[in-house]
Amino acid sequence: MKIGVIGGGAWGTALAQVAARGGAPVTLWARESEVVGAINDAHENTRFLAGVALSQSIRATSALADLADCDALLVVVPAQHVRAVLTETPVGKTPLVLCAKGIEAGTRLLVGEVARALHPAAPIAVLSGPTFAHEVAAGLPTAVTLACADPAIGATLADRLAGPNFRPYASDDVIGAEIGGAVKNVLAIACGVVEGAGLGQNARAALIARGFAEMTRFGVARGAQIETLSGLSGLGDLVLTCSSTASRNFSLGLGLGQGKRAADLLSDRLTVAEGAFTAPVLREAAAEAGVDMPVVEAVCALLDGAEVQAVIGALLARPLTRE
Ligand SMILES: NC(=O)C1=CN([C@@H]2O[C@H](COP(=O)(O)OP(=O)(O)OC[C@H]3O[C@@H](n4cnc5c(N)ncnc54)[C@H](O)[C@@H]3O)[C@@H](O)[C@H]2O)C=CC1
Ligand SMILES: O=C(CO)COP(=O)(O)O
Repeated sequence: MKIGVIGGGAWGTALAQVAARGGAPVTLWARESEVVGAINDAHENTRFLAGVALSQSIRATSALADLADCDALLVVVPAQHVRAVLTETPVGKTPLVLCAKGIEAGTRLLVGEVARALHPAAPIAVLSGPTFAHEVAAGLPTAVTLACADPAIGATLADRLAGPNFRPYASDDVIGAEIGGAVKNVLAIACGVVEGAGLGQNARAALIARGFAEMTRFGVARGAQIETLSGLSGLGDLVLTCSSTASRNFSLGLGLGQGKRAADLLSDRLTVAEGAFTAPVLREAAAEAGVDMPVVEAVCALLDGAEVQAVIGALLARPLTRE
């Protein structure tokens, strides 16, 4: 089974490395010509995943047409670019595995829904979970949710990607797997704020638990299964990204909590902090679904430039309620 990877950022490169285990051929499409050159010439993605010696069986390309002979395509460009890139990709009936975490601005569609609308004949799967790219690329033990409505296709993909230190767990809940990854990025920003503002470990734990309640309310309203939200792609990823400065979303929140301006923190980023794009779309989607998401609203306010203490004060001043 020949795997194609669309997206040469840190995560696309790490997943290409996973798929290339044992010398299996992998084609990796990258947008930047210097990334394509560095991978083909030096077997390293010096821009997005420096220091990792990549398998020689990964061949990088700047031409989406080169993915035409692949048996499955992993889609790993940031969520806001999935539509543009998939529009240009030869897909047909090839299974698409969505690995980006976010909701499309404007349409409020999850990336799997974008893919399904563009390529209705392609089976859709979602790979999501607690997966820092640098750890996966280093071969450290990692488990993910691999969700696909068709169990046979899901099992084939899981078998192809699994390795001694990379364990996909099967699910048929594509929506649930997507919602966990999209929402946790916004909550990770909130946890970074707590750290940056020096609010303590109690506050962070409370935020993880109350944030998870928001994720669950929203997920259930959109048809997700609670078991998925409390699994690897939901709670698992929430715990990871709410606890570590290795998370770009947590780091963004850390800066906000220290009083830096969102515009300044975002302006010179080379890498993506998806939560900053997802937050306003999630706020709209939650309002549309009639779901209360106060932590998400607080993150939106901070991204819009509100003052940290005022936002935290307003969160804590909400009327007392039942858990
Ligand atoms: N880095 C990680 O540890 C993980 C990332 N993800 C998700 O994977 C997705 C990709 O993130 P990373 O690989 O980390 O990216 P990255 O932050 O390492 O690199 C940025 C990526 O964005 C791409 N890009 C920028 N502008 C673009 C455009 N106009 N059109 C298409 N692509 C464009 C760049 O080519 C590059 O591939 C995100 O949704 C992220 O949430 C998921 C799990 C782990
Ligand atoms: O999704 C991730 C880990 O599962 C990566 O998190 P960040 O995008 O916040 O770095």
